[in-house]
Amino acid sequence: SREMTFRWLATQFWRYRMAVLLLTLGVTSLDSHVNGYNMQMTRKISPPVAFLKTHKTGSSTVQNLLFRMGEREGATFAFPYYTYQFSYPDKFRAEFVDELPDGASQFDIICSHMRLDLGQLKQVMPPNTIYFTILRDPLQTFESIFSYYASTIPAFTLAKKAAEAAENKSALSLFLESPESYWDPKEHGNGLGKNPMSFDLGLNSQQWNSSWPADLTLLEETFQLVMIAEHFDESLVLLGALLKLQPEELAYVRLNARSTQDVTQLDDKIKARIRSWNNLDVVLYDFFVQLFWEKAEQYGLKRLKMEVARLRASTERIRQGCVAREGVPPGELEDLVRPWQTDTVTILGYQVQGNLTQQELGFCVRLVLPELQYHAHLYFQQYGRDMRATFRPLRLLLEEVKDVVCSCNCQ
Ligand SMILES: Nc1ncnc2c1ncn2[C@@H]1O[C@H](COP(=O)(O)OS(=O)(=O)O)[C@@H](OP(=O)(O)O)[C@H]1O
Repeated sequence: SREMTFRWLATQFWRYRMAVLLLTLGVTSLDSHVNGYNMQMTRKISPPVAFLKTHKTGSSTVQNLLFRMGEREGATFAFPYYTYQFSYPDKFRAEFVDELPDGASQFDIICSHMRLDLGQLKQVMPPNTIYFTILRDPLQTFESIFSYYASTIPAFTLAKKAAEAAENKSALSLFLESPESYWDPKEHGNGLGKNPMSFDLGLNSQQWNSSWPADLTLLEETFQLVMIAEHFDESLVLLGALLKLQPEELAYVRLNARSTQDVTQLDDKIKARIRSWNNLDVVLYDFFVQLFWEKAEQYGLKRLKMEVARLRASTERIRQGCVAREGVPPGELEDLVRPWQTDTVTILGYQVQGNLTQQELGFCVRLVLPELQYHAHLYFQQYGRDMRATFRPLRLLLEEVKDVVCSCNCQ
């Protein structure tokens, strides 16, 4: 929670920067021209969407696209009551969602980190909601999670400490030699330490049990699309068809990427160990990859190839118009566009072009805007106040209630 508080404090700063740069520019509707490309957007009401934001799978890139879509369309976001995620790693509950803002009749988009509970999520979102998520090869997902959360996930922290004492052994290889000796299943913060994607999907991620097949079937029936990070552009085309988005509305830059120096090359032994430790994620991933290609075939493989080419061409044009430099280390980035860092990895960002009109700048900044900054901005836009910091201790809440009651009745 200390990390969360820091993150939140940081977002307060972003909010003010956003307010100066974006809100006063009046670019909340993105009628922009990016380097001659006509981005005239007509307001359309998309069906409501629930995007399950899994960890370290490319999900921030997808979320950014939804943030832009929602902002363009004036959608109402279901935001967490506290901070930018739904009391993670607790299982999602409807009460974690902030109130419906004045004048709104339903939530249109939910896309912040949560551990899924479908029944609870369905209480929040309208019945015609489109559910989708993204999965990534469990090898890359786990390697990314391990390095990003080496100081946050207790099991990984233990391995990191052990590695500091052992010579010539990386924390990752030490952990994988005997994961059970570092990983305590009862430790609340260890959820992402084993089968992280299954954990995010609300499945039993500790071991296979008899409810797994039925749980998988329910996910298959509920999720209209499970994107695959290794086929990101193909996934986007299918998403575009589902949400009726034009290729230029699907333009993106790869967000939240680590510096290549922080990416561990995996040899065959380590790969086998990651697969065995994350065997449920392997099952999950293989299942949905197969389903993905079935959906792709239904869409038409030739048509898919054509649409991917169209998407890449328009995305390239937009990137060239917006991005001056990619893969920029945090020290060289403005606060506004600097991604959140952890003490174990360097996350790279983007510098936008300097010669843009104000309209273009509004569009391009949003394209490269990291999760926390965009979240804080949209929250402020929706509620006219800042995101709440963190859970308030019950004692403080009770004192507040007492104050309110007393100011009415206590004279
Ligand atoms: N478009 C696309 N295709 C494939 N992979 C992508 C894409 N966008 C982001 N990434 C990679 O996803 C990792 C970040 O994932 P998330 O944004 O889900 O992380 S987070 O949980 O929200 O912190 C991070 O992986 P690592 O660099 O291996 O850490 C990103 O590089």
